[in-house]
Amino acid sequence: MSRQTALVIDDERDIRELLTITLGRMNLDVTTAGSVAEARLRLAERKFDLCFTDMRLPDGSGQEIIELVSRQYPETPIAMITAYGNVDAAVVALKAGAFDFVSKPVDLAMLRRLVQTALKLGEERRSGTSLVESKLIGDSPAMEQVRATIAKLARSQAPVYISGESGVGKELVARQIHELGPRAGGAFVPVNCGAIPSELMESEFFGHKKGSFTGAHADKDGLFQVAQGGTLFLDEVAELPLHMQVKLLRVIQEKSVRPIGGRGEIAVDVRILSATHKNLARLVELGQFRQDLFYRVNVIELRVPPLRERKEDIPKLVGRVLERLARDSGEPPAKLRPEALKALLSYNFPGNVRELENVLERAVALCENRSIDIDDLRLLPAAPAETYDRSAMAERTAGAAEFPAHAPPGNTAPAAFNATGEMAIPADLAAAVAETERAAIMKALESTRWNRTAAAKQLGLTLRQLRYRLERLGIE
Ligand SMILES: Nc1ncnc2c1ncn2[C@@H]1O[C@H](COP(=O)(O)OP(=O)(O)OP(=O)(O)O)[C@@H](O)[C@H]1O
Repeated sequence: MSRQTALVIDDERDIRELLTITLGRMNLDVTTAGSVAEARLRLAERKFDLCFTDMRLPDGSGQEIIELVSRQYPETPIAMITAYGNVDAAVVALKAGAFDFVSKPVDLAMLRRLVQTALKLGEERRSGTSLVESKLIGDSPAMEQVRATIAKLARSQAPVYISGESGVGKELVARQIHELGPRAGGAFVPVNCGAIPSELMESEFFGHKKGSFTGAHADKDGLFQVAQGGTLFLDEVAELPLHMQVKLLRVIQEKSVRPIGGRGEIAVDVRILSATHKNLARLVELGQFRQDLFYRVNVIELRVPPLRERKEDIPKLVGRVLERLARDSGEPPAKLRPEALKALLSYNFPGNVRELENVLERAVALCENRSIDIDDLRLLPAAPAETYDRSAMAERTAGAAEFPAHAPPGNTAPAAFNATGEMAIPADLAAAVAETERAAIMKALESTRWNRTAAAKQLGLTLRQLRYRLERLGIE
């Protein structure tokens, strides 16, 4: 078999030589170019399995080359060589279509892993194996669009921020991005950032050495080490406390972690995907999420549309859920009566696909002769459209809790606003805040039919945090 080939584009001779020697040791046949013009010639002469380009070249920019390769040679993965810590350049390159970046001075272990990933990626692109059938159900235009974006993003190593309401399928989308990409052989590690106690976060993410604090009885790998070679999915990323946001930013930029009590840095090769049902940009404005981290995790945003924007998908989803429930129970699948399907099609699903699953599970338990009638669905009466805007709602709750003066008018804060919607100065601030909190919690509980786990998720709280609030507010 002929050797695989790489093109290295850099105007610094030292870098060209270093990469030629290192890649040569990995059994790659290396060609070099010192300018954009020369790179164009080399690319036209033959096909490469992998490219590296510097950003600043004497006759143009590496971005031009990235765009050219992405457009004309889409089977060739291209990585950018950046100056250490130049996050802006890395972001620009990833947006332009680079699959990853290498920081100078080049870390050889990191480079080796990057090359392996890139070569695997190229093979997949040529064989088309990444076009495997998606586990995401639905063929509405909105879902097709999501699927096409997933296929594109799976090929990149860029951090992706997945936005969308609670229960729309953000985690499923993250899994697909992982499974369809070159990291599929590595682990997919989902982390609910809201569920880790703040004081344990550093050890959970970066690991610790035995004896580094009371209770550290043995060395422990952090989530980054567990996800080595794979993907770390930061679910509910908005819940990260500010001190962790700083640490995470450092890890993402430097691609290395330092376990608590550890002496050295450990290089980590992990792709970061993140999600939240909250409006992260708004939280940046409110000072609750660091702008620099937002910029870093949000290199590319993928919005998963709510179920009410893709109602065509409901019949297929219903079919799959009923099949799954039948498999679990060992009984034949239940069937929906036509009126029941009609009711589902005109329902707005504030809790999205998760709510649809819950509705069907309950209906299967309630129905007679495995035939689901409209009454078995127990759908909530239609609520005002505003109720469905979970992100706005969560954000409003967060904003109201921290900055009552900024809370917009609405029925989530009856005590703090007068009839014309103007902010009234509350005579008792604590009581007004408690009232706002109570109203938001009640709304979430009602919309989830008192499913506390689902309500906690909608409110961006852990179950424990919600229980505590219920107790404090005396809600049974
Ligand atoms: N398109 C889909 N096809 C099949 N199942 C789906 C789809 N979208 C969502 N689901 C199912 O809906 C449920 C909720 O999905 P998921 O946990 O991915 O949502 P989420 O957006 O991450 O929710 P949250 O914001 O609450 O964490 C899961 O059981 C998932 O399998």
